[in-house]
Parts: sequence; structure tokens; C-alpha cells
Amino acid sequence: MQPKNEPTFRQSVDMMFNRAVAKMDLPPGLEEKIRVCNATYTVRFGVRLRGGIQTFVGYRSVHSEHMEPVKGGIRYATEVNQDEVEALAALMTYKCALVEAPFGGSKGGLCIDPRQYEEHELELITRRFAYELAKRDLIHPSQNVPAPDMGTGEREMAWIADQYARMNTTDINARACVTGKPLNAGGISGRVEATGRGVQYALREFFRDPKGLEKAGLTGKLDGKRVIIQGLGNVGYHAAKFLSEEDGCKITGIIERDGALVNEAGLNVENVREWIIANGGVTGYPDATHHAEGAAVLGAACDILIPAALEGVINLGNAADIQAPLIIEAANGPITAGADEILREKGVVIIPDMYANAGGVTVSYFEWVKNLSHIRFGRMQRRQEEARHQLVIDELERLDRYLGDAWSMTPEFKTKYLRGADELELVRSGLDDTMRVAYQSMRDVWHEREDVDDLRTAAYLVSITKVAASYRAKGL
Ligand SMILES: NC(=O)c1ccc[n+]([C@@H]2O[C@H](COP(=O)([O-])OP(=O)(O)OC[C@H]3O[C@@H](n4cnc5c(N)ncnc54)[C@H](O)[C@@H]3O)[C@@H](O)[C@H]2O)c1
Repeated sequence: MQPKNEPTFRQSVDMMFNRAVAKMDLPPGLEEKIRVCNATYTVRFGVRLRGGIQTFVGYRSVHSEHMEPVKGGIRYATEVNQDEVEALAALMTYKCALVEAPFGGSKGGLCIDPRQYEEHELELITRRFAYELAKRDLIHPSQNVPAPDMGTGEREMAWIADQYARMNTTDINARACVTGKPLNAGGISGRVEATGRGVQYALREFFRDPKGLEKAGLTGKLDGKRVIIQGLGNVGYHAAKFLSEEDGCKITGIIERDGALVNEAGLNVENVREWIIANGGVTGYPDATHHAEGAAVLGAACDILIPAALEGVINLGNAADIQAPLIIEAANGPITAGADEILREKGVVIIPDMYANAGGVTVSYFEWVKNLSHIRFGRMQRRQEEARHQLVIDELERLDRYLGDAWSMTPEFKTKYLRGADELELVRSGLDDTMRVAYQSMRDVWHEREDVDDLRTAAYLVSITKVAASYRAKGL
């Protein structure tokens, strides 16, 4: 949550945007057009529950329609509000542009604590929320495509997809109305892990950038680096798991709602996750020191700090305490604009949210393309007759022509696709490719422009340039 004495989340995003556009030469007025949120819809609906009627409040914000559909997750949390969804929608615009996913930015939220409801109640509420949004075309395969965010996952996406399909029985593309669905409901392999996987790939690429490492005062490889992570949910769990199991990082701290676990020798991520699922929190976990004041551990010594829970957790109140030389923003907006300035002055390198957590929307894009093409990715095609394989090649070439520059597929990725690689392999290589190319585009600006001293500004410059080009091509 954003601290009360600081700008709101949306204002914070706007301040970071303004810092970047001040270094650009945009036509008069275009800057404002890009920054503002096009529309935010509030829906209030009643659901009959527990012998009465409960009224729920939800939002869907559309930040920019320079490309359609617009894209962005749906969050379930009690703190959801208009300012928050607008900030998150804006970040989606910049994120999609940066990784060249051909979408505008959107975001949604429902004011609810999902832990207070039974599964069948959540299904009723989600279906009703989906109905409210879909009847206003705020869920639609070619206009607005949601995905999971905090408090939602595959299960909710399957309900949303089914609700949309019931309302649009003749729409052959109905499945593409939402991404992050389970595999058996039109999802794609590797979507659940995608955002955490993207964090891993982003860090790997950062560690291939000697100048970046030098700016952070780090040396060597990821192997052995001490990592503190906040939030062991979808994003945090996968990032921590892959970094510890595949890159040799030591997870020395895990911060959750009910406190933090610290173990300088390294925590076993799987064991902690199982403990949280069984016990509802980290309290009582045997193999670590427990700190009741979890947020204080954000300031503990480590090499890499990964906030992967909420916005505004590093703010004017604690920015000066941060010891990590490198922060990767797995969450959206974890660092306020004021804290960002303090950290920059301290020389802390920040890998910004719009890049760091773009793995989710990247793989969502693959899922959406898969749903629209109606062709199953993967090895099965290779094993089937040649004609079927040819169909995949034709379809791919058609998509390539149709999507043109917006399609971020490199020759290496295309080769894998054409030879019928396993779907998970295909998704991971496409994600890796995307994260590398996007990092390199920010890195060049960061290292080459003397007036740019941080990766966030570099990321904004790259993405705003692309959004501006889209608007100008449309005649604005
Ligand atoms: N899910 C995605 O694909 C995706 C994609 C891009 C960005 N994100 C961003 O990543 C962040 C996390 O999303 P998620 O999908 O992992 O959510 P999630 O609900 O799966 O997990 C959130 C985790 O944070 C913990 N948490 C909540 N409040 C906390 C607090 N005050 N202190 C410490 N921990 C706390 C929760 O207990 C939970 O473990 C959000 O900012 C979200 O917008 C998610």
C-alpha cells in the first residue's frame, strides 16, 4: 500500500513517466495523451450469498488503446481502488510496448478478500463480475483481454472464459477473451510460471551486462548471490524457486504477510511454500529465524532484493535503509517515486517493473495467439502427417505477415516453432528471447545516453517512443 504522506500510486507512475518524457522531444500534447488513462469503469453488482445479498465493487481501467485488444490482469484484494487500477493499467501500456506484445494497457480489480469466501462463492462472484465486464465489451478477444494478478489465478480465468463463452455462443474466438487459463481450458504450457520465469531470465540477462554489474557494484555470476524476496505467491515463488534451483542463488530471506524468515545459509523455497500452504503463513517454520516485523527485512544485507507482493513497499520511510545494491521489481510499483530518487542517489540499480515482470504478458500473448490460430503448438504436430505440419507453417507465416513488426519472433524462435518443438520449450525460448531483446533495448539507452542514469528512465524512453509512434501512425 502506498504510504499516506506520499503521492498516490498513479501519481507516482506519472512522476516517473514525466521524468522520462522531459528527456524526449514529443509533439506538443502527445505526452499528455499517452500519460492519461482513457477510461475507467466502475461496476457495482449484487450476489446472493449466505442468505442475503452482498454488493461488490469492481473496476476495469483502459489506459491506452493505441493497440487493441488492451491487456492486463484482474486483481482481487480489499485495497483495490480506482487510483490503483489506473496506475496498473498505465504500467501495462508501457510494459507491452517495451516487450513488443501488440496490446494496449488495461487492468481490473475487485474489492474482495478472496480468503474469506468458499470456492463456490468465489465462482458465483467471479462469473457475475465477468458478466458485468463482458456485457460492456470490457472482456472481449479483440478488445480487452484480462489475465491473472494478485489474488486470482487459473481457476478464476477458467470461470471468466466459460462465462464469456456462455454469453457468446457463436464466437469461435471466445477462448481468446482471457489468458492464464488452465491447459485443459485453452491455456498454454508455462503460463503459471511465466512471470517468475521472466524475473529469472531478466536477472540472467542483467548478469551478462558487465557495465550494468559494475554500476551495481556486483561481480561474478548469479551463483551464490544472496537474495531476499517479499511475497511467496505466484510470481515470488516461481522466481525464488528457479533462481535457487537453477542458478545457485541463496534465498536468505522470505518476507510474507505474517513476518519474515531469515537464514543466511539459504532457505528451501519448496519447503517454505508447503509450510505456507499448510499453515497459512510463515510463522512457526522450523528452519529459520522468524521476524515478526517482516517489512524490516527489506533493509537487510543481500545482493539482490526482489519485492514480489505489493506496491509502495519501498517508500520514503525505508528507502534509506535499503542495503541491496540491486533491486528487481517483480511486483508492480513496489518503489514509490520518492524512494526511487533516494535509491538512485545511493547508487542502487533498479530493474524496473515494466520490464522485470513482463514475462506474464509475454506468455499471455503466446496463449492468445494460440487461441486465435486454433492450432495446437508442439510436438504432436510433428508426429502427425506432413500436411498438418504444413498447415502450422502456413499459419505461422500468415500470422507473421499479419502482425508484422509487432510480432517479436526472432529467426531462432521461428526455427523452433517450425520444427515443432515441445510447447513448453517453445514458450520458454520465446520468453527468454523476449526478455533478452527488451533488456538490450533498455541497456543501450542506459549506457549510451549521458542524460539517462537509470534503467527505469531508459525503459520509459524505449516504450514511450513506441507508443508515440503508434499514435502518430494513426494520425494523432
Ligand atoms: N501473476 C502474474 O502473472 C503477474 C504478472 C505481472 C505482475 N504481477 C505482479 O506481481 C505482484 C504479485 O502478484 P502475484 O500474482 O504473485 O500475487 P499472489 O496473490 O499470487 O501472491 C502475492 C503474495 O504476496 C503476499 N503478500 C501480500 N501482502 C503482503 C505483505 N504485506 N507483505 C508480504 N507479503 C505479502 C501474499 O501472501 C502472497 O503470497 C503484484 O504486484 C502483481 O501485480 C503479477
